[in-house]
Amino acid sequence: MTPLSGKPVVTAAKMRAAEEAAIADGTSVDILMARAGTEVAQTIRRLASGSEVLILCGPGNNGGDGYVAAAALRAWSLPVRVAALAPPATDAARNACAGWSGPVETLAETKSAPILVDALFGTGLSRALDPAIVAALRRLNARARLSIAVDLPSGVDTDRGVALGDIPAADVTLALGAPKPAHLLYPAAGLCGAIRVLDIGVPASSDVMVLAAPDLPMPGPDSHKYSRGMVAVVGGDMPGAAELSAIAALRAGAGYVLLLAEHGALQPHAIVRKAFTPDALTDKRIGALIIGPGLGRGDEARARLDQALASAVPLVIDGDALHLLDTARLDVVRNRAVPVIMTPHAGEFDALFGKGEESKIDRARAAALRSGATIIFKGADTVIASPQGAVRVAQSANAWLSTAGTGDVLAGAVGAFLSGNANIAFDAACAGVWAHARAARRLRGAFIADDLADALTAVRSRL
Ligand SMILES: NC(=O)C1=CN([C@@H]2O[C@H](COP(=O)(O)OP(=O)(O)OC[C@H]3O[C@@H](n4cnc5c(N)ncnc54)[C@H](O)[C@@H]3O)[C@@H](O)[C@H]2O)[C@H](O)CC1
Ligand SMILES: [K+]
Repeated sequence: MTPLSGKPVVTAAKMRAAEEAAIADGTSVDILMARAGTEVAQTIRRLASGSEVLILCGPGNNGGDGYVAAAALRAWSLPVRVAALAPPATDAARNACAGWSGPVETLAETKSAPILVDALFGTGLSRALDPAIVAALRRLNARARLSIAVDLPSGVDTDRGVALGDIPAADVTLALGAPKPAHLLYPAAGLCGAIRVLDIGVPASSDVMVLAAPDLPMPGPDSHKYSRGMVAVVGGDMPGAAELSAIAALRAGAGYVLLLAEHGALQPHAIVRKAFTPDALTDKRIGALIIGPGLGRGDEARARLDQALASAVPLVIDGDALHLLDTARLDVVRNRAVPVIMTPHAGEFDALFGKGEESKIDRARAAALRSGATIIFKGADTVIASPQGAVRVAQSANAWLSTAGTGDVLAGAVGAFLSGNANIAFDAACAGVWAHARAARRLRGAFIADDLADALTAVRSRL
């Protein structure tokens, strides 16, 4: 279980709106800043265990939090120094600075300390950092034993999750009130280190949330193989990929898996194998059909995709099938009466929906709206978006997932959950991503996709 899971993901504008609502309710900015700074100081105290702390304060309210934290640490008789980039420029930051009774050094001249606290910029960053600031940050960061960012590492774009400059990575980032997109989306997420969310008493809500553990039904005495969910996998040119999806669907708990392929392995025996015929797709017991892994991109693949699209079965469209989705087929997807889940990685996503400068969250949401399908936009920061506008962002699972076949396994897991409950394709997509990530975490390093599929058994038994 991760501390971020289930929390709302809040943009800079949403966070400001939440802050303004709190202010309208009678809590002043100064009170909010006092809470934020005190929470930050308490965390620093625990992490620093008596070592000297250097707090870098910027001109805005992020810097204000830094002054409050410095004053609190000093009041607790802990060694702390402050270096400022510029004088405080907001009323709240000025008040906070007035509460700091020690000297204020300059960023350019300050000496390093074992604990570095970056309170230069938070959600108010509006442009790339000056190279001199980046150089100073890098120098102090390199000499610190531990570097802690207040709200965000200075220089990351809150909403898009990109770094505006070659800024150093923090070891710990203290997200104030709620995680922001930059805490989850790469490359910014890779600059945050470990993330802790500090409660500052500002309730924030969002239709974007950090992916949390699904609540899945367990088989009961009435369960049988079809009630558990029947998954069909359409095979094609590369039998191994469809096999992996089929095994993953079984391991994720589907009751019956039918592999519609002409060639392939004989094991596991639990998979039912038949040659593909369009007739096979009319079996009303099929709860989900997976098409794409190893399908190929030729005429036969196209024909199979068109038959799948024309069927009345909920679909998981992955791999090669995503490459075959042209405008006309996307129209068919949009007009289907039964759900479609698509699982593009970045290259496939760009080819389907175009490149864009917006955040991965916004792009996934727009693609789901446009296509009428649930989108699993894969990566270290997988984003799941429903056509109704709900979004979940998965935390990075395990970089060893970057190996052949892991996408086929994801498609299989998603298919299993979709076959169990096709009414809520979004939930099935979320459960599949969660289970896949858990399996990867269990395996730690240098695993292969077959191991990942097998590991779903242990993961599913705990969900
Ligand atoms: N949201 C809340 O409930 C609370 C947030 N707190 C903290 O406040 C910051 C956000 O504060 P804000 O003043 O809006 O922005 P910043 O401090 O991040 O920076 C704004 C400041 O910096 C200037 N600026 C922006 N970009 C650059 C740049 N590249 N180079 C130089 N200067 C730049 C800009 O003009 C402003 O002057 C949030 O992250 C929290 O830490 C509250 O303290 C508590 C409640
Ligand atoms: K910061």
